[in-house]
Amino acid sequence: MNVFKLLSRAPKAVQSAPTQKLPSSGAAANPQLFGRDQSERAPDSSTKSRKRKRGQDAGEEEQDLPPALDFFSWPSEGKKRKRKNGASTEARGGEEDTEEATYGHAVLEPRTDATEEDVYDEAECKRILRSHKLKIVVLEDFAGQDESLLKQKKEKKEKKKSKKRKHEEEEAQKKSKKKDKKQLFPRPLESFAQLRTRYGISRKLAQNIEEQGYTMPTEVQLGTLPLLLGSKKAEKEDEAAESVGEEFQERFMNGDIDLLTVAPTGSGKTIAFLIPIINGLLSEAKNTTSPNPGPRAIVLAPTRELASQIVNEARKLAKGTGIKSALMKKGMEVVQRSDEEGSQASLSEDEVEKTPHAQKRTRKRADVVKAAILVATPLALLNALRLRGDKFAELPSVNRLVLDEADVLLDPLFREQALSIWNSCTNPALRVGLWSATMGSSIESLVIDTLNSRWNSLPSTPALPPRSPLVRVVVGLKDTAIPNISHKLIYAATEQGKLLGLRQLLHPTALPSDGSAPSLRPPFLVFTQTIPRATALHSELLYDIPPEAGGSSRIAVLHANLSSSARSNIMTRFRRGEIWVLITTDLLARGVDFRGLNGVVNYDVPNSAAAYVHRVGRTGRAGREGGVAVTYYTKEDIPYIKNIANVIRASEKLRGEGEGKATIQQWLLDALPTPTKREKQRLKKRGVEARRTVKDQDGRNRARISTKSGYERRIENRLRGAKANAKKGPKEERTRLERADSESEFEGFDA
Ligand SMILES: Nc1ncnc2c1ncn2[C@@H]1O[C@H](COP(=O)(O)OP(=O)(O)OP(=O)(O)O)[C@@H](O)[C@H]1O
Repeated sequence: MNVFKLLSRAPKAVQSAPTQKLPSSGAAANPQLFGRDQSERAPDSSTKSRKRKRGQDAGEEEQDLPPALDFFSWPSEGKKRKRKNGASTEARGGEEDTEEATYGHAVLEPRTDATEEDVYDEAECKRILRSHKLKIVVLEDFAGQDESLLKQKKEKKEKKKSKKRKHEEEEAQKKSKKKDKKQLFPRPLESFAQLRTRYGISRKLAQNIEEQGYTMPTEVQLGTLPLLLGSKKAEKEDEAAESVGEEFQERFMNGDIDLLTVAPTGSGKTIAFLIPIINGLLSEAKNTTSPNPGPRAIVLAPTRELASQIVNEARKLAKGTGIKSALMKKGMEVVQRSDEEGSQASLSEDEVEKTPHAQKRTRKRADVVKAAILVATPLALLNALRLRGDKFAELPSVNRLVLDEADVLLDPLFREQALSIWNSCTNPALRVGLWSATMGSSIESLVIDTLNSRWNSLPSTPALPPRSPLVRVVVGLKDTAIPNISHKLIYAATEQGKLLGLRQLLHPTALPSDGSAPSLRPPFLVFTQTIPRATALHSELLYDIPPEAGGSSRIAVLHANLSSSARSNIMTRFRRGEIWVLITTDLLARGVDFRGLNGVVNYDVPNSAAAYVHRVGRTGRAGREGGVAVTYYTKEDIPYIKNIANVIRASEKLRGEGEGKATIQQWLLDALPTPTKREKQRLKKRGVEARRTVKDQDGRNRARISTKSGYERRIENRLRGAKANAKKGPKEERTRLERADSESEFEGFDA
C-alpha cells in the first residue's frame, strides 16, 4: 500500500488504518520529559494535587481530524477552555481545568485554587527538581563582591607576578570557583495558574497563556520562571534565596539575575524567556509615566525563520497588553541617528563622497522602531546599529537581552556580531539570558568573562546597583537528544545506498516486511550538508510522489539562497501540511518548531553531536511520542560517526532502553574509531570532505546525487554528446561513435 494514497483517502478509510501514536496525531497531554514516574513522588503530595478524571483517557486527546492527516495540530485547539474575561481562577471550576494524563498514570494536575498554597520545605523542592532532572547552580557567587573587593582584585591584577605564582593563583581560583557553584532549590512552578496567584503576573498575560492551551509547565519552565519572576511576590521566606547570602538575596528575590539555560529541544524555552520579559515590561509601564524610547528587550536568534517564530510567540503572549514585538528587517531603524550617520553607515568613505544616492537615502529614512521587544538575527541588527566602520550606536534603553541558541550565537561564526550587540546594550541594569539545548563549556567561560569585563568597565559610583548573580539551569543530561524519539542509525555504504534508503522511506511498500528498515510517515524533514546537495536531492526526488497524492507539490527545498519571500512561503506551506517532505540544510536545524513533524532524516550526517541533537529535536516536541530520527552514514562518515552514536546511546539510556532494545550496541561503539579533537573541529567547519561541493567544467556548483553509478552517467553523457554530433555528421560517423560508446571500458563506480 502506498502511503501517499493512504494519506489522500477519505477520512473513513484512514480511520480504519492501524493507529500509531505519532507526533502529528496530536499533542501530548503531558509536555514534560522527566518526572513522570509516580513512584518518585512523595506519598503525601501524590494524593494532594493529582487526580484522574473520568472518561479522559490518552486516546481522547486526539483531534477531530483523522490522526494521519492531522499533521500540525495544536495541543488544545478546539479544546480551548471557555473563559470569561478576567474571571478568577477559582470561578472556573475544577472539571473544566483539568488536562489529562497519558502514559497510563496520573500526572500533576494544574492547580487552580489561588488560595491553595502549600509550604514547601527545601527537601520537597529538592525532590521535585531532582525528579524532573533539573539542576540549578549559581556559577559565581557574586555576593560580597563589593567595591573594595573589586578594587583589591584590580590592584592585584596590575602587580607583576612570577609565572609560578600566577599559575598557583589560577589553580586556587579554579578551585574556589568550583566551590562557588552553589546549588539552588527554588520552589518549582506547578501550574501556569500559579504565575498569577504566586508571582502576580499581569491578568492579561495570564489569560493569553491560558488561551494558548498551556496548563502544565515543562521542566525548563517550572525551573526558570520562578527564578526570573522573582520570589518576592510569591513568599517572604524563600529557602533558596535565603541560602545565598544577604546581598545576593535581594537580587534573587527580584528575579534580577543573569541566566544560562540548557534544556532539551522542544521543551518550551521560548515562552520561558518571553513571559518574564512581557511581565517586566508591563510592570515597568505601570510604574513610569514617560516610558523610555527605543526597544527595551532584544532577542537574538541565528536565523530569520527562528526570529519570526519568536515574534509570533511574543505577539500571542502579549495580545491586548499594548506591548509590541517586531521582527528586525532591512531598512528598519533602531536608534535615532543623525541623517548623515544613517546614510553613511553602510558606505565606504569614497562612496560617501561620490554617491548621489546618499542624499536620496537621507530623505527615505524610516522611523525608529517603536516596539518594546525587538527580535533579530545578529547581522540584521548590527547593520542597523552601524555608524561607520566598526563603530556601533548604543542601545541604552535595552534592559533585557536574550540569546536564543546561545551556543551558536557565541560560536566563532556569529561571536563578534553577538558580542558587539551585547556591548552596545550599555544599560548597567542589563540582564542577559542565554538559552540552548546544547552548551559547550567554552561558552560558559566566555559568558563569565564578558559579564566580568562589562562589570569592571562600569564607573564605580554609589548609584551602581550590586552585581547580579549568574545562574545556570540544566534540564536532563547536557548535550543529549530528547528521550521521546526513536533513533535509527543506518549504514548505507555509498551515496547511492542513501538515496535508495530514502526512496524506500518515500515508498513504504518497498520496505521489507520483517521491520528491519525504518518507516516514516510524512511530514518529515530531510537534512543535507550543503545547499547544492539539498537542491540536487530535491531534483532527484521531485517526481517520486505520485500525482494522485499531490506529486511534486508535496516536496520542497528550503535554504539560505532563496529569497526571503520564497522562504516564508515554503515555511507556511509546510506548516499547513501542504508540503510533506521538506529538504533543507542546517538552516532549519535549530529552534524551528513544526509541532506535528513525524520525523527527521539526516541524509547527510550532521557536522557535530550538537548539530545532531538540534536536527533530530525538530520532532518529538512538547513531549510528543512517536517521532523518528533516521541517519544514513557511508564509508566516508565512519571516522566521525562515533560522536553521534554516543548521543543516541545516551538518549536511549535516558529513555530506559536496555542493551537488547538499544539501536547502538556496545560492539558497534567499540568498533568505531574515536575522532581526534582536530578531526572534530575540521568536520564542524567543513563537513565531510567528500561531500563538499564539486565544480563542473563550466564552474557551476554540482552536488551529484543520483542512484546511477558514475559509469552509467558517463555512458549516458557520451551517448548524448555522440548523438548531438551525429546529427551534424555523416551516418557512418554516428554508428562509429555509438559503437565506441557502448564498448567503452568499465572505469569503476564513483557515486
Ligand atoms: N507548557 C507547555 N505545554 C504544552 N506545549 C508547550 C508548553 N510550552 C511550550 N509548548 C510548545 O512546545 C513547542 C516547543 O516550544 P519551543 O519552540 O519554545 O521549544 P524550545 O525549547 O525553544 O526548542 P528548541 O531547543 O528546539 O529551540 C511549541 O510548540 C510550544 O508551543
